[in-house]
Amino acid sequence: MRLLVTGGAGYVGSVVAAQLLEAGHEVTVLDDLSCGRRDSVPDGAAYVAGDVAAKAGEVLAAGGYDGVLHFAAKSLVGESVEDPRAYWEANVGGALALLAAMREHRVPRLVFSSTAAVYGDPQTVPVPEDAPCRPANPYGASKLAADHAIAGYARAYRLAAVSLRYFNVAGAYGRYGERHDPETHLIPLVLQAAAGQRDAVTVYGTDYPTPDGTCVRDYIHVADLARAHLLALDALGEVIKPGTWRVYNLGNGDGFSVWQVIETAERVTGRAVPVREGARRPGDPAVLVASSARARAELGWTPTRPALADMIADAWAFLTESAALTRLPA
Ligand SMILES: NC(=O)c1ccc[n+]([C@@H]2O[C@H](COP(=O)([O-])OP(=O)(O)OC[C@H]3O[C@@H](n4cnc5c(N)ncnc54)[C@H](O)[C@@H]3O)[C@@H](O)[C@H]2O)c1
Ligand SMILES: O=c1ccn([C@@H]2O[C@H](COP(=O)(O)OP(=O)(O)O[C@H]3O[C@H](CO)[C@H](O)[C@H](O)[C@H]3O)[C@@H](O)[C@H]2O)c(=O)[nH]1
Repeated sequence: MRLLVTGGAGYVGSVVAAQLLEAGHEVTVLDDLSCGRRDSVPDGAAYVAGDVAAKAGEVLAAGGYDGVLHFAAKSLVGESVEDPRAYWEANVGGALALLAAMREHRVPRLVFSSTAAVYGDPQTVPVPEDAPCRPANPYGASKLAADHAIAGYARAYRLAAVSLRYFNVAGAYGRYGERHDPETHLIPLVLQAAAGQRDAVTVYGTDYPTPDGTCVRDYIHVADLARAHLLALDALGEVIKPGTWRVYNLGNGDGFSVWQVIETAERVTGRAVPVREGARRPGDPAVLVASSARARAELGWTPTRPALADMIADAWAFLTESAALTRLPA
């Protein structure tokens, strides 16, 4: 298929773009490099620099596109509380501009990066797709708004679309991994502390109603997550008919606490992780664990690297093999 990947210079988008190329698809990446890197765009993909809202129409006007995978977004929860305008503009404005361009140029398939953040603090875990959506911050709210827009466009304009709601993405895929600046995600921060690249990692809250008092999350390997995109793409137009929008939660169904992540990282790296205990981070649910039964049943998706230690080992290999290698203290 001929595919547009927005945000393909970022963490998840670059891994998906790499897997799409390996599967024989033709890939164009559209990315403004606001938080991605040019050298994360896989060789073999065409690259267009620019903002989705401004450039998607121009790219799709070339014609012949079979689908779009839309990763480009702003995705820092705290920042979204401080500056909601940027989140509504980028995440909803970007999605609306993309949908309009897809409609105009008759692109029939869309895979959208949604998020567990649309559920807010869930009443039941594991969280199924029909759980109530009560986002606790503008990031989750903007993603949910985009989901609704996609649903309406699919129904009215015969688009086949899926929203994949990722839980906590981790690990790396060969030369593609997490290189955010600033970094806010737990596993890369823990590994940077293990590597001596930061003095310590702060545990955000030790008084949650969980077995060890720290937040519990469902970590999913980025390579497994990426494969779900390829399976969803195959299903679009066939199993998921034009005029249909379908949601899939993606996680492993197992929860790990912040302390468990730190202990596993110490075991995997053989290094101590300096830790500071801090206050709760506003907006963090105590427990977020996915039910991915629907993705397994309907897409035939099975995670191949569900073990937390494997995800951390792959992220550690990525960190130590990247440019930081030369500066890694013994
Ligand atoms: N990483 C996670 O744990 C996680 C969890 C749930 C959902 N998601 C969603 O998955 C998607 C990818 O996440 P990620 O972690 O790879 O993020 P990322 O920041 O690494 O990648 C996003 C990419 O999009 C680009 N971009 C942002 N705004 C753009 C715009 N307006 N026009 C063009 N390019 C733009 C950035 O430069 C970057 O390369 C996002 O939509 C995010 O909301 C991520
Ligand atoms: O320095 C840190 C960073 C994180 N944490 C804790 O570690 C857990 C994981 O935090 P991350 O920032 O790695 O991930 P989130 O759970 O906040 O966010 C992820 O899950 C969200 C769903 O709520 C969204 O999908 C979001 O895009 C995605 O990154 C949380 O309990 C957080 O409080 C710490 O203790 N210290």
